[in-house]
Amino acid sequence: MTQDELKKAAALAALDYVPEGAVIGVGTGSTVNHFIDGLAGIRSRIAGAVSSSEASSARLRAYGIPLVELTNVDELPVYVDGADEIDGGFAMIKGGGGALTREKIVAAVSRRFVCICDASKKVATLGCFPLPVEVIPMAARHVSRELAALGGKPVLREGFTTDNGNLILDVHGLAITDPRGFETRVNQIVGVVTNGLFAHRGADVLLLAAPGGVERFERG
Ligand SMILES: O=C(CO)[C@H](O)[C@H](O)COP(=O)(O)O
Repeated sequence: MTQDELKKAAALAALDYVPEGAVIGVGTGSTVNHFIDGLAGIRSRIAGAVSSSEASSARLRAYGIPLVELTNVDELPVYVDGADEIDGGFAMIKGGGGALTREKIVAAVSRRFVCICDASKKVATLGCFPLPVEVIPMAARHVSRELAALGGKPVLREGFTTDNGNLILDVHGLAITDPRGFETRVNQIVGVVTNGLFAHRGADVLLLAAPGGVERFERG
């Protein structure tokens, strides 16, 4: 199976977690695109979706799935999204697609985070995938220096602006042994909007697709 076929298998398994009549949270990325394609087949069963990016909104809209503003919702029963890496404690690095801030906001109001991944995303220690950090443009040099002082090698994502009008620094060379602590530390740098560590609000369910099938893991 190709990596994309594995992503699709994980994504379709997440349809089991979509409650009847609910508004659900929808993430961003190539794995989530498969989920949205699957959701289209059951769209009459849901009330709508809160989207985490302009790209996902466009795909949902194309299928006629009603988009709901997060400002009109207090809580979502479930949020389905991919990850760039996930560790054994259900902490993740996200933001490869640059949607980390809206993803973190939608995840924060969701009761259950269902993470959909192919098996290559499962790691022992987070950080092989460069950690995305969204920054206010005027703070980019300052934040870069601070991240370098923490031991990382920040690289500006050239030619990329987030849906919020900000920049992304991708931080290479990290081995994140304390994901919660590092998430907090990076958030304390002035000028950082969000970082791509989802440790304080990690996944609740992991659907991990390997050639032998989709394994389901639940946080205890
Ligand atoms: O965090 C994300 C986007 O900001 C994605 O979930 C993450 O990058 C995984 O993407 P893909 O499903 O394309 O592998």
